[in-house]
Amino acid sequence: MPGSRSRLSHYRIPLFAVAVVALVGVGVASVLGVAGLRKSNAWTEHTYQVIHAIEVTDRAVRATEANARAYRLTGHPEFRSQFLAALPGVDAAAARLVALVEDDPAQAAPAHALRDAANAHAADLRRLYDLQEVEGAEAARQATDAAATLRQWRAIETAATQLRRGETRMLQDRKAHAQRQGLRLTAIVVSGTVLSALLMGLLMWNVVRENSRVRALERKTRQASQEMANTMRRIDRLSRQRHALSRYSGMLQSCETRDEILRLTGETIHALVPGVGGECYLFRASQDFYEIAATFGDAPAASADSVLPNQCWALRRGQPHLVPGGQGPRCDHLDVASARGDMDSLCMPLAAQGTALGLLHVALPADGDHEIEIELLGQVAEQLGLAVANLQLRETLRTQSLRDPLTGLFNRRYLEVSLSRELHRCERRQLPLSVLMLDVDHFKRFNDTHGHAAGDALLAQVGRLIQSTVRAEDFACRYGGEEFTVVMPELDAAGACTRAEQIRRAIGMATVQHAGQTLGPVTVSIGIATFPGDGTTPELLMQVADTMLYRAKAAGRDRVLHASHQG
Ligand SMILES: Nc1nc2c(ncn2[C@@H]2O[C@H](COP(=O)(O)OP(=O)(O)OP(=O)(O)O)[C@@H](O)[C@H]2O)c(=O)[nH]1
Repeated sequence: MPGSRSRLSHYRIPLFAVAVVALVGVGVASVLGVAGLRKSNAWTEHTYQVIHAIEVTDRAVRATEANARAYRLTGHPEFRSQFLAALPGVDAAAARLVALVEDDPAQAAPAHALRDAANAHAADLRRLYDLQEVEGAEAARQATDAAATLRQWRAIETAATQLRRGETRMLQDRKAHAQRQGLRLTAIVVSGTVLSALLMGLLMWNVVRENSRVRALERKTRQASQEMANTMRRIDRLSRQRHALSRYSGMLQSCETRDEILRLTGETIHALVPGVGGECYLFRASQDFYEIAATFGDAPAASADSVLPNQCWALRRGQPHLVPGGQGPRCDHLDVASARGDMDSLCMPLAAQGTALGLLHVALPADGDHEIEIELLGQVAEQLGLAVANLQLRETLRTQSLRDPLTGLFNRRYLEVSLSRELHRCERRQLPLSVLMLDVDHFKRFNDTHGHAAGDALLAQVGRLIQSTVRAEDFACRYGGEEFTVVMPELDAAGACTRAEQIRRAIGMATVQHAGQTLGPVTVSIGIATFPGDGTTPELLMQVADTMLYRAKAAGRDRVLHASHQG
C-alpha cells in the first residue's frame, strides 16, 4: 500500500541488535585472538629461551672443558682463571634451563639429565684441576677418564637434542595452533564484519527508503493541506458570492426605479467579479433597439450606445457569447479599434418569460474559460431580467391604474387624490388653486356623424392639446366621457381664465385625421372655480366648476366661464 511502512521496518530493531551483536562478537573475537596471539608469541619466546639456555649450557660446558684442557696442557694461569670463571656458569646455565622447563614434565626430564650430565662433567673437570694443582698436569692427565668424559658428553648431547626436539615440536604445534586460531579469528572477523556491514547497509537502505517515503508523505500532506486551503477559500468565495446573489435578489424586490435596479446590479457585479467593467442595455420597444441604460466597473468596455438585435451574437442566439482576448466572432456593437488583448468580452442576453428585455455586456481580465464568471453573471442576468420585467409590469399597472388609456391623461381616481393633496399644500402656503372643467360641445352629434372610433380619436386629440397647453406642475385628467378636468395649483382666477382660453382656442382650431378624413374642428365649453374664493374643499370647487361649465353650455357653448372672475 503506498505510504505504508515496509515489512522490513518492523524488524529494524532486531536486525540492528543482530548487527550490534555481530560487531561486538567481532570485537570480542579480535580481543581474544590478540590475547591468543600474545600467548602464542610468549610460548615461542619461551621455546627460544629454552633453546638459548641449552646453547648457553652447552657453551658453558665446552668453555669450561676447553679452558681446563688448555690449562692442563699449558699450565698458563690465564686458562686457569678462565676455567675457574667459567665453571660456576655450567651449573647456573643448567639450573636456568631446568627452571625454564620445570612446568613441562616431558621437557623437565631431559633438562634434569642435561643438568646432571653437565654438572657431573664440570665436577670431573674440577677434580682434575684440583689434582693438577696439587700433583701437576701429568697426574691430572693420567687421572683423566676418557670413557666417562665421553659418556657425559653423550648424555649432554642426547639430553640437549631431546630438549631441542621437544621445543621444536612444541614450537611447530604452537605455530599450527596459532595459525588455526588466526584463521578462525580472520573468519570470525570477516564474517562478523560482513554480516554487520550487510545488516547496517540494509538498515541504512531501509531508513533512507523510509525517509524518502516520509518526505513523499510530507509532500502529499502539504499538497493536501494546500488543496484543502484552496477548497476552503473557494467555498468561502462561493458562499460570499451566493450571499451577494441572494442579497441582490432580495434587494431587487424592493427596488422601485430602473436606476436603482441598474445601480444595484453594477455594485453586485463588481462584488461578484472584481475587475470587470461593462454596460447594461435595455430594449426600447418603440424603436426596436437596445439602448445603453447604465455602465459599471472601472474599465467600461468599448461598446456602442445602442445595439440593434442583429448586432450581438448573444441576442441572436439567446445565450452568453464569450470572445476571449478579441479572438473569435466579435459582436458588431464592440469597438474593434479599442479591443484589448488582455480583456475578454462577454455578452449576456436579458430575458424574462421568453421576452428579450436587454443585454449585459462585460469586459473581463483575460483568464481561462470564465466558467464561474459566466455562471455568476448568468444568474445576475436572470435576476436582472426578471426585475426589469417586474418593473415594467408594475409601471404598466401603475399607469393603467392612474391614466386614462385613450387620452394618456390622468384618470378620475388620480384627480381625487391629487386635488385634495394640492389643495392642502396651497392652503398651507396661502396660494390660490384653480380647477377647470372642460366638455366637448355636441360630442354626441360628432359621434353620431363620424362614428364612435372617430369620437375616440377626437378625445385623444383633445387630451394631447390640453396636456401640451398646461404647465408641467398642472395635471390634466379625463373626468369621464368627453369631460376633462385640469387642476392648476398656484394659479389664480385670471391666470386660469387665460389658460382656459388658450385651451379653448387650441382645440377650436384643431382638426382630427381619422380613416383618411379630416374631421372637426370642434368647440369646447369650460367652467372654472378658484380656491379660496369659490370654494375651500375639492368637492365644492369641482361642483362650482361643473356649475360654471353647465352655465357655459347654457350660454351657447364654446366659451369659458369663471365662478367669480369675468375675463
Ligand atoms: N366616442 C366616444 N364617445 C363617448 C365616450 N364617452 C362618452 N361618449 C359619448 O359622448 C356623448 C355625450 O353626449 P352628451 O352628454 O349628450 O353631450 P353632448 O352631445 O356633447 O352635448 P353637449 O355636452 O350638451 O354639448 C354620448 O353620446 C356618449 O356616448 C367615449 O369614450 N368615446
